[in-house]
Amino acid sequence: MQGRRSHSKVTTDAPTRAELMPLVGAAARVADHGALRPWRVIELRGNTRDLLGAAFVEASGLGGPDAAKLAGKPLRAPLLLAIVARRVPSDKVEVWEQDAAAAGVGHLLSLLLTDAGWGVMWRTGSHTRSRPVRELHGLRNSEELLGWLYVGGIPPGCKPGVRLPIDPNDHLSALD
Ligand SMILES: Cc1cc2nc3c(=O)[nH]c(=O)nc-3n(C[C@H](O)[C@H](O)[C@H](O)COP(=O)(O)O)c2cc1C
Repeated sequence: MQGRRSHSKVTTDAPTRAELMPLVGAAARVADHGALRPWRVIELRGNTRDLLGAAFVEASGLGGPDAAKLAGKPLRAPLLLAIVARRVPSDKVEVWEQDAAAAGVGHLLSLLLTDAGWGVMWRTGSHTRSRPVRELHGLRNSEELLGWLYVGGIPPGCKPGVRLPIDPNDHLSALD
């Protein structure tokens, strides 16, 4: 875990759907109150990434070079995995608990992809929950996007990530 890093630049290689299947299955082992499976994952490859860029532009209202730049954002990786919080009606498990499980799936999937040798970066942006982006993903009223895992090959010669260590004392306290 100490060596984990996100990869903002990746190559055009990407895991196949068959390669993704066991990773999605393993990510489902996340702690999940009531086993509601309150999440789903959507693959975006090829020109569906252009459609996402167009949805960003529509949401932004931008034109000209700024719009072209925004439209190109989803093209930074060959595969985007949309992480969707899929809220299930429940008297016992509140929405925030379900969203915590869905976010856990995003993190686990990111770690599993990293472990399998892929470059991954979880990205969102100000248009993540906009109407055009919702519609493109076919979200139901009960669903919300948590962003996308941008996935691709790790470029040759890529250096290990160097991250400042935290002081665990700042993050771990005890009630006494
Ligand atoms: C829900 C979520 C959304 C994120 N959205 C973005 C984003 O849009 N842009 C960005 O630069 N980093 C975003 N990040 C952070 C990166 O994924 C990454 O963690 C960060 O760049 C630090 O790099 P590291 O993971 O190698 O420490 C997001 C992380 C999470 C969990």
